[in-house]
Amino acid sequence: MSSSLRPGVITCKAAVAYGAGQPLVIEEVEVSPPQPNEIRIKVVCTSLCGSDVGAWLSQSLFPRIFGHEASGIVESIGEGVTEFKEGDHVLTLFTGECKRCKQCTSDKGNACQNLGLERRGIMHSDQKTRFFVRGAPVFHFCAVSSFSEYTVVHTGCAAKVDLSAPLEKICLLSCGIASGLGAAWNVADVSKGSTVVIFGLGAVGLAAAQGAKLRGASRIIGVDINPRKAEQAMKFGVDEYLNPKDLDEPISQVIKRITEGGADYCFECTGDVSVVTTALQSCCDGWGTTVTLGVPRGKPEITAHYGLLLTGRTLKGTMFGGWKPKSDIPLLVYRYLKKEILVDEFVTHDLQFEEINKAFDLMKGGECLRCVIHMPK
Ligand SMILES: NC(=O)c1ccc[n+]([C@@H]2O[C@H](COP(=O)([O-])OP(=O)(O)OC[C@H]3O[C@@H](n4cnc5c(N)ncnc54)[C@H](O)[C@@H]3O)[C@@H](O)[C@H]2O)c1
Ligand SMILES: [Zn+2]
Ligand SMILES: [Zn+2]
Repeated sequence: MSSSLRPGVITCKAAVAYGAGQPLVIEEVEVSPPQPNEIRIKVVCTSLCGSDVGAWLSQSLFPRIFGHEASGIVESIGEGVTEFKEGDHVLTLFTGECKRCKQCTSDKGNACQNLGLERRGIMHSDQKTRFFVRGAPVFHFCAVSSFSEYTVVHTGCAAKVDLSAPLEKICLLSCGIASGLGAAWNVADVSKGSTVVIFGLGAVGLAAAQGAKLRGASRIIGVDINPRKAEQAMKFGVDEYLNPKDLDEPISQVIKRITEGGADYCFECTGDVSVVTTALQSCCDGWGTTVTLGVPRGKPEITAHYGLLLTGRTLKGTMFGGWKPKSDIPLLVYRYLKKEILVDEFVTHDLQFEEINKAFDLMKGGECLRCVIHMPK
């Protein structure tokens, strides 16, 4: 890091994406000081989520700094900030919590109307960016952009966490694992003795499996087209593995047969929209519930026979597993510290920041669950 001529600006390294699917370029970037109600964070660790890979492959907003699953230390605070101070440990939040809007004040949802998912690559407060390369603005990702040594976030998009929690592990609670656990607990509300099917055995799907297991599900079937995902799935509560490619009949028919009419709960954690319909078909009549989490990379439309709903099934979608991000995530960190939930086990690779493109290759190739990227000290 070095200081620049403009007051408060930091010059540091960031991994900049210049085009869909193109390797990131590690560049010197200027990071503006935090504006009112913002904080600047020194990123310590950032893991690579399926959503970073999906957006990098399919979106068109460039140049851009991706990364949204991260832990860090507050470096400086903007005007009016009282709840954070320099040195606080934080997790970034890709969807924030203002604590004032209709969503934040209801216990029914978490889609904050002021600090919700930011798709335009800018900050919520002034629709500008805080990153510049050679004087030109660089877009943010989900108002987090953690593939940078320093980043600026709104105070509503960061959660203060216990200083004793290992930042190189809990970064995973900033998106993927929390989303999967919350899908099972808050959204599906999985009941004891139920049968569950997880489509997609990445970190999100396996966190949903872990959540279902902790709720006492008696049978958890994991489905993935990548056979390498089968073995580690058992650690997180998956009892049986099915690969649709190995079957002579549609996977939903197989599931209906082996579960005597369909599962109680299905979780779609693939990002392949056609799997939403398959999951709905794999649920039982009457009360079968499908929760979809995947972020589509192609046309975001599903088709399903409405008879699937008339027979009593429910289809739900969720962002961040229904958690109130700022309020609930510190409690999840606490549950991890008490060893109530697995987090370390999801980390299959640790890489240095300079190796960030390798992390993308590993995720793209289906070779890892979570790759933790360690920023320079
Ligand atoms: N809703 C949310 O809040 C939220 C949060 C985090 C991630 N996500 C999304 O959830 C999805 C999973 O994220 P992840 O980080 O675990 O990604 P991942 O890439 O590690 O895992 C996805 C898994 O799905 C499998 N898969 C792909 N197509 C399939 C198909 N047709 N049938 C069966 N399996 C298939 C892949 O082999 C892979 O194992 C992504 O779409 C991601 O963008 C959503
Ligand atoms: Zn709000
Ligand atoms: Zn994510």
